[in-house]
Amino acid sequence: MSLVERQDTISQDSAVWNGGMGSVSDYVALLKPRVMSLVIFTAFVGLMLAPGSVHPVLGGVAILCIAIGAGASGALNMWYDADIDEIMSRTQKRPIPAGKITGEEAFAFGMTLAIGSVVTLGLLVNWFAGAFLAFTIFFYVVIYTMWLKRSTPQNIVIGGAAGAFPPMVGWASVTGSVSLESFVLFLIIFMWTPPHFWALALFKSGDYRAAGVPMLPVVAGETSTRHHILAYSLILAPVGMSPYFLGFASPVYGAASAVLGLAFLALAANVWRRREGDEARKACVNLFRFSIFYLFLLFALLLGESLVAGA
Ligand code: HEM
Ligand SMILES: CC(C)=CCC/C(C)=C/CC/C(C)=C/COP(=O)(O)OP(=O)(O)O
Repeated sequence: MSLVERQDTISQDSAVWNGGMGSVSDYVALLKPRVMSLVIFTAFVGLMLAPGSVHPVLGGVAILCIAIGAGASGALNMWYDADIDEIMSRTQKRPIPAGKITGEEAFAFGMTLAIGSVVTLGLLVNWFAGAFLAFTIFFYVVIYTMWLKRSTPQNIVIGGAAGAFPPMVGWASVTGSVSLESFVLFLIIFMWTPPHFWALALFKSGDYRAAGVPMLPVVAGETSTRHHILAYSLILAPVGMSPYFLGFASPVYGAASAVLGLAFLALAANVWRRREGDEARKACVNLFRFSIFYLFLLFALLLGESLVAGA
């Protein structure tokens, strides 16, 4: 059975016993709100750090459009991935495999929000930012979800760029352009994504194996994945400090990002050391949780400094 036929079957089965539209909370779940909250925060920081100013109402509109665009890409990801989400324990309860929303409904919802957010950002803010948002959605849905995710263990390294673009979109909403500073924000998230994800994938590799998704631990093995996590963390620590090295963050940021980078590295080294049983699992969970805290704090520090400088 082809992928499309398989997704249609899942949708039709679901629609039969569900008997209609999902609830509001099912549609909200399609937006991947928890993951996207940090994405939206990084976009907000990009917008706040950009030179010049934008009317607060337009700034709000830009963030709303980026948030809706991010949610739309989550819904389209769930539409396309319904067949593998049904197999993996972490994703089985999502609205489509749980039979709350059909694949067709999710697709229509995602496309409507994607087009609406891009056109609104283009018309009300600027078309460079609108096109950048469209490209980011395209990158996550088509390049990552439809192509790389099922074809290469480097899927999240290349595909991770999609999650790193939002601060550049926020920045572009103010300036209508890109710059070295906005690229540095991109680079931080780009280097952060592999250890963020592989820490989780290490102890969820059974799920990915069952679903036939070639994530690194499944294809290259756990030892190689641990090496990759350590290598990316070693690069991430100085990249996280680069706003200070490049002169657009203060020594306070420099010191704080150094401490955070070292802590990240220590947790990655712990994942590398502890390879068996519950200790290994705990080391992965600790790194995964800290990765989220790390990115939030780094961007919060940059935001704090820009607010203090602007006061
Ligand atoms: C290709 C890139 C990425 C992959 C493959 C990935 C994968 C994952 C996975 C599988 C989870 C597990 C939990 C869940 O399903 O909610 C997760 C959680 C999370 N991710 Fe990522 N992620 C990526 C990029 C990002 C980016 C760019 C951000 C934010 C800037 C982010 C923020 C988060 C947050 C906040 C959580 C915790 C959600 C919760 O508490 O439920 N992720 N990520
Ligand atoms: C503005 C805009 C369009 C932002 C998009 C940001 C973006 C690409 C975030 C990626 C976050 C994420 C949950 C990836 C996991 O995909 P997955 O399919 O491997 O994870 P899953 O198995 O949990 O579905």
